[in-house]
Amino acid sequence: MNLQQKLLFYKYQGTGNDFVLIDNRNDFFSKNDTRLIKFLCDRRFGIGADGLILLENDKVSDFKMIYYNSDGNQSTMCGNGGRCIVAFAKLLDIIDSKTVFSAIDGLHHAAINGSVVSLQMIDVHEINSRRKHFFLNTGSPHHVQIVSNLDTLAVHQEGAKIRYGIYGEEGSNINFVDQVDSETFNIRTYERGVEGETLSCGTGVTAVALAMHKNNNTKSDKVNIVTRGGKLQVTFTLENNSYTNVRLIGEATLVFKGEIRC
Ligand SMILES: N[C@@H](CCC[C@H](N)C(=O)O)C(=O)O
Repeated sequence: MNLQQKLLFYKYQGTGNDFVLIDNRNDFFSKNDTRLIKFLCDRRFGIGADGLILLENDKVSDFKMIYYNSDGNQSTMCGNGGRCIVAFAKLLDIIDSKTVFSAIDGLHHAAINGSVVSLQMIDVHEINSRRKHFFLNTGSPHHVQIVSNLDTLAVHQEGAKIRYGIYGEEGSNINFVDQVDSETFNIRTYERGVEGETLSCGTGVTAVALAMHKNNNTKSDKVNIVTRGGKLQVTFTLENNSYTNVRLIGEATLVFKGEIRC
């Protein structure tokens, strides 16, 4: 892209996890321009977002999702971003109420009804239980830790300590969880690549629901998760020690669209 070109963007949010979405079906966007992506996500000098998502043509599905964290680097799957891109594809008339699209972790089936998007996540075959935490991959890597002081916890500080202390260069997202009732949990998440707390993280919400089920904190296959930015539900089937048919369900909405000079 040339300098000082106008770029059309759409800003979406899913439970307060916010994204810049760009229709890149004609392949104009400079995908390796880390500086540009970081600038667009900057809350003071740019549009402001936790991440940036490109919607592209795909040979085997309705469209392709390419996800970048706000640090400008391409990353692994984003669950809230996945729900937002389904709403975006509907706005662009690429899909109607059902879709299958490609992302870095494979094909995702999804359905949209009004502003509610139900997104199928990858199957989870392994949840590692450690003395004080769980680790699993729900499309992105997640550390899940039960705490009793969720409201007052210094999530940024504690999350960074664990992210760099345990997981080194590659890192992980860090979720802190507190049980509310037999099927409801409050969570707060430190996101890798944003390097701070976000209001919600969809792959993190999914990880918490599955880890809490695996640990017998809940017996329900419909788990409610309350994030700082709103409520999500995770449903799943447990077969042969694997979690399949995992769905992340909640609202995804357009906040505004605009043009930015960059
Ligand atoms: N916000 C996301 C997770 C995005 C990826 C994550 N920051 C990482 O790099 O692992 C979500 O909703 O899942």
